[in-house]
Amino acid sequence: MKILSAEQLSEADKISIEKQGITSEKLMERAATLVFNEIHKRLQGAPIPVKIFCGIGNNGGDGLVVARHLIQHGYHVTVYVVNYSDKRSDDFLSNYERLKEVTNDWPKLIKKENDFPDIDTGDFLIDAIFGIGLNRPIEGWVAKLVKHMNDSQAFTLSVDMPSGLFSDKVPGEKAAIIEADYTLSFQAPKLVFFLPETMDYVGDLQIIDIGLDREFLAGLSTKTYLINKDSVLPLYKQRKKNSHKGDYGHVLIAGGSYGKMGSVLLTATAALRTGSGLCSLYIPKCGYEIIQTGLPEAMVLTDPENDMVSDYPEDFDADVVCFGMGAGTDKKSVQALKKLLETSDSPVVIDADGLNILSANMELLGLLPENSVLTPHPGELKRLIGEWKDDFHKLEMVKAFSKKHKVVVVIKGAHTFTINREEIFINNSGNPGMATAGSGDVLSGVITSLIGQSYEPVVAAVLGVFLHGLSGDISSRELGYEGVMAGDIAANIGRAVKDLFSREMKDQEN
Ligand SMILES: NC(=O)C1=CN([C@@H]2O[C@H](COP(=O)(O)OP(=O)(O)OC[C@H]3O[C@@H](n4cnc5c(N)ncnc54)[C@H](OP(=O)(O)O)[C@@H]3O)[C@@H](O)[C@H]2O)[C@@H](O)CC1
Ligand SMILES: Nc1ncnc2c1ncn2[C@@H]1O[C@H](COP(=O)(O)OP(=O)(O)O)[C@@H](O)[C@H]1O
Ligand SMILES: [K+]
Repeated sequence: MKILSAEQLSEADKISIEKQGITSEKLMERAATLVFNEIHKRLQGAPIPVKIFCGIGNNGGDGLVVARHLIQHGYHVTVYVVNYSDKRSDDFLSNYERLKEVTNDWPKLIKKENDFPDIDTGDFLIDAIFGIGLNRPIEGWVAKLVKHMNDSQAFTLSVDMPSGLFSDKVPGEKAAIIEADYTLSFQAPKLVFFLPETMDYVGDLQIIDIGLDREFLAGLSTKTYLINKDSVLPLYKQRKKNSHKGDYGHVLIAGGSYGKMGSVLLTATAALRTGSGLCSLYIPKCGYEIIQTGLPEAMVLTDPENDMVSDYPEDFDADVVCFGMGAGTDKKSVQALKKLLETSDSPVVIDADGLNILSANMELLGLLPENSVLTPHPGELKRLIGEWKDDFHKLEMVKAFSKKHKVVVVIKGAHTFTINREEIFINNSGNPGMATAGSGDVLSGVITSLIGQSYEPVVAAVLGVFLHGLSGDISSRELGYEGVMAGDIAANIGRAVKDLFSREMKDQEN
């Protein structure tokens, strides 16, 4: 799903009005009626006080349309106009007039702090103060109103955007922003909904298709995508009946150290659960029995060292190598990674201490085979590329890094971002139950396995991150967020594949 900028959405808005031969008021009516429908579906006529805060632009106009429909359906509605300026938009004004059709209660004007209404925790608030038209931080009494609404703890639904959030930049510190419980956003998700610094303002997110012109939307170019089920379905490669284990890749997982053998065990388990034909591990001697007992399906090669990897078996013929989990950063392990990079000419996957080794030995970056996949969490990323000013700056830095070194970077987090040169793929599966030791090791195994099964590295990263999140979702449905362990995520990868691609698999059986 494309992520669009405010300019692209405003343009789509104009073009749709022209092509569909409708007025902008009609488009507002359509969009805001869909918002009303969603609210009505949830409230089911409940007699709770609904307080709608409308700005004076088109976001406020949406709020007025929602208000009209709610009043018509018998809800207890109070409309407040947040009168931050006198430049009311035309569609705001016509919907202001139309409120007269359904009520004698004229909206209450808020022009200063004294006009703020009392808000009870049990009220239902609708935030239609600012949408994509916000072009500077909210200040003065309007900022105090935002705080007043947030302090109330009342359930707050934002129309299009939580007021105070910009669609294309991070707000300054202490900016006034509505902390929404739910955001109903029009047509396309906005980048800020997924960034660590701003995602908390959005609450649960629902994108509403308001019927903007499909052809125009399809032609809009963007390099930023939200990855959901529909995006990954076409990526799947079906298994052929006439195939054998040699067709599904031989992966080599190198890493582990004394006390940290579980990490490679998790990675290898995940690789096998993702469908690798063969899985070998290259580990220090101390891990031999652990792995042979813990994962009889895997083959094991040991390093000359007992406690850490110090070397790399250059003659070993694997389709893809993953290096780093539990490896430590000893000088000897630096040599191991160096040798791996010097001898590999196909993409490798580097995680955890592999990344820390790269950060401390930047000259090794030049040895990375083209399209290798790096999977840092934010701490590892900071060591690799340095500090960033804000999340937008971080994305620019990672794009530059990806271009310079010709690699794919997977920034792990609540929404994992996969960056391939200029392109950004934002993952939308997964849950907080995955914030548990070793879940990153599982992800590396999934991505490595997919590369071994001939998926392009960037496709392996995008699909792998989605499958990993889906497996986390399956695990937490069964075990609860607190109960999920990384081993469960590894164990459920097969179920995630099945869940996603069951239709494709059925077609194959018929
Ligand atoms: N695109 C679509 O597909 C559709 C869009 N629709 C809806 O339209 C919404 C966008 O409406 P919009 O353009 O009128 O802007 P909106 O957010 O209401 O702001 C109003 C004005 O506020 C002003 N202003 C800005 N910052 C300020 C500040 N800090 N403090 C004070 N004032 C400030 C600024 O004017 P300025 O003062 O800068 O001249 C701005 O123009 C969109 O989010 C969606 O809800 C749907 O109805 C139909 C389909
Ligand atoms: N709140 C969350 N929502 C979704 N996914 C999460 C969340 N927290 C963590 N994850 C996922 O779990 C994994 C954690 O990886 P990492 O930090 O490397 O852990 P470890 O080093 O213990 O393996 C990442 O893939 C990340 O995207
Ligand atoms: K809003």
